[in-house]
Amino acid sequence: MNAYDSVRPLRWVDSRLQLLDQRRLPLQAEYVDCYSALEVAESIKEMVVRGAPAIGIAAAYGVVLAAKDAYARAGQGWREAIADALRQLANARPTAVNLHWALARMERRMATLPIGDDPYLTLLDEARKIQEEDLAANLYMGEQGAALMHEQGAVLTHCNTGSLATAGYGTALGVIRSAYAQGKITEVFADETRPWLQGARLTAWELKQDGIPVKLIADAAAAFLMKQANVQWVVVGADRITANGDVANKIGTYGLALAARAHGVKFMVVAPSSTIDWEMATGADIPIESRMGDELLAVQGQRVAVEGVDAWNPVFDVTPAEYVDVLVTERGVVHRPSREHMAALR
Ligand SMILES: CSC[C@@H](O)[C@@H](O)C(=O)COP(=O)(O)O
Repeated sequence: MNAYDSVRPLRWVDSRLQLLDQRRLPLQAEYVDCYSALEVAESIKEMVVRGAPAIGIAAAYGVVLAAKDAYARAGQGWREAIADALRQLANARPTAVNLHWALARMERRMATLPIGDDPYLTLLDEARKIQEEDLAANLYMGEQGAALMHEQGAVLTHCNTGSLATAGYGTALGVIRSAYAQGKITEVFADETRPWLQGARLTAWELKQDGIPVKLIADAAAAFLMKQANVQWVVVGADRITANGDVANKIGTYGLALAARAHGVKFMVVAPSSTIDWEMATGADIPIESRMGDELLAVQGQRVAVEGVDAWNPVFDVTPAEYVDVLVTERGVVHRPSREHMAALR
């Protein structure tokens, strides 16, 4: 079995979507069943499934469930009957554009269906394609990103961009997997990624499963690490990249980019083209999700700040394109992205 076969965040089994419950990892590996689009939307909101590409894939299967239900209820009128479910999926989380990309692709497929046809098998086929193409893109980006690493050294990554966040293998973590297999990486440092701890709970778990040595650091240690250690690259994923190359990703990414530039460490963003929002000119317009303050005020359900203290909890930030040394996509690699350079990826 290949390493990237070992973890699957989503699987379609007997007319339902099963999601590996990422809220419980790494202590428990349990799948949650989704029988309806509403259950998929809730699972995205509650972060049972997370990571931009995985959210998109989940939404695509959500459309399959919605169409099945709409056809059972309304027959030929299923296109109208599905509208509410599509809205619920679209509103599940605001920042990752992959969600909207996947819904738009499913709607385009819906439009090709003759009136009156049962949409189920056609839409299931499209959702499966989205999932398969994402895995293929990751494997390819892994090779492309690894090829950019010319010197042996350590890498630092943020959040979780691995199999759990995608159809498999991962984006930034895919590059790390490929580069490690080629002997280019001496050490992987993973930010714990407060407050949800994607790094501590998910990235460390994935790398451990692959036998790739990983050292966890507090987010606050990143700049000092860059000063002290032989870190060659910071490698991260993205939730939305605008037409000028600005990058929204997990909160803390912007600070990493600033620190990397100050210390001569190169900054790589790895994302499939489904993460690029060509309609949005710059990162200033990206909707940034704010989550409940409780995520900060408590750790694993245990309150750490005194009652009455409030919190500000934006869960993404935007890194201006000028701090990105290289963007790796399945459509190609862009150095120092700008509106002009990005056009090569369209
Ligand atoms: C390949 S995943 C890329 C991004 O989605 C990832 O870095 C990230 O920020 C995920 O945020 P999350 O809030 O866990 O969904």
